[in-house]
Amino acid sequence: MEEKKEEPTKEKGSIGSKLNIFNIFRYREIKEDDIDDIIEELRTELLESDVSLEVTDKILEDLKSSLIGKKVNRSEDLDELVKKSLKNSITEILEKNKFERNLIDEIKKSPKPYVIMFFGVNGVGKTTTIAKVAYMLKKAGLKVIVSASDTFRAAAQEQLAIHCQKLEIPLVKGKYGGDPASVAFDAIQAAKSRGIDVVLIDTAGRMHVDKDLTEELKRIVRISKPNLKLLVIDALAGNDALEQAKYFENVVDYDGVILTKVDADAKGGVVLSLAYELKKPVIFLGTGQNYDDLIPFSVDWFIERIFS
Ligand SMILES: Nc1nc2c(ncn2[C@@H]2O[C@H](COP(=O)(O)OP(=O)(O)OP(=O)(O)O)[C@@H](O)[C@H]2O)c(=O)[nH]1
Repeated sequence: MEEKKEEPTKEKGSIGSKLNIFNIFRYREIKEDDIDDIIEELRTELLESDVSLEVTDKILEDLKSSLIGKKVNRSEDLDELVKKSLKNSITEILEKNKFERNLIDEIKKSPKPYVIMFFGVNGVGKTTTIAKVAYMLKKAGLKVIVSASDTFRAAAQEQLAIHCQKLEIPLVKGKYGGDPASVAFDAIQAAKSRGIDVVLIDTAGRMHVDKDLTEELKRIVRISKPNLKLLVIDALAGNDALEQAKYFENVVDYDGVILTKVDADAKGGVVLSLAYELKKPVIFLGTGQNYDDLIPFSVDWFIERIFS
């Protein structure tokens, strides 16, 4: 027969009951009212940092439900506690949707050529970003060729040509108004015959409504079979950047995002919306107009920026 263990009694005046009373004074349970004001303040801060309304609401609701009913030390500052929890939940969201691949290693291990395709709407900094990526890859000892597959805008090819000349990188151009997929195909063929490691494909700045350009983008993907598809978006575009990201998600299933112009006065909250809503990681950040103004995205960078 099992021996019955005697429960310690908490008689009045016993050490157990004194500890209980002590704990009642030491801890308190968080009530909705206690954190309502802090949550509202954070809502304003997140929205001002360009995190979308939907994502802001979702994150704060999750935060509230994880905190309400929790017993915390009375000496703890609730304001700090809520902010700390928010930082933790943002870190978790970003860590879960991180770009885990090491690009340089991946390129070196892949059969040649490794193809990277860039797209995004006009003026986000696509051409400049391609030049920055080309510079980064060249510095890592890789041979690069660029495909000027924006045959839609003549100036785009000229702009790329200037960058490529400065960086001493070959460029394959097409005829104005010509087939951009065949330019990409030619660049890949040239890379194969010349032992080039990476092909960077520029594409025309597609506007959301432009159906022809959208079909064209799909065709470039079919023909060039990129190893990596990158969407370029502009931190200054605010919530419009998220709309662009959603639109392109339906056209091309891209691997990640390069967020440009973070050196300008924008907090870049779209990073969080992209991770939470689309599960898309930001891979690089554009931090200026020079070739070396491209840095890998880090969760710490984002936390520091949002909470500074
Ligand atoms: N401050 C800053 N400016 C940038 C950055 N990236 C690009 N730019 C500038 O943004 C402007 C537009 O850049 P482009 O590279 O021409 O943009 P694009 O998307 O190729 O434009 P289209 O060819 O019209 O589609 C240029 O003046 C760039 O110098 C960045 O990270 N920071």
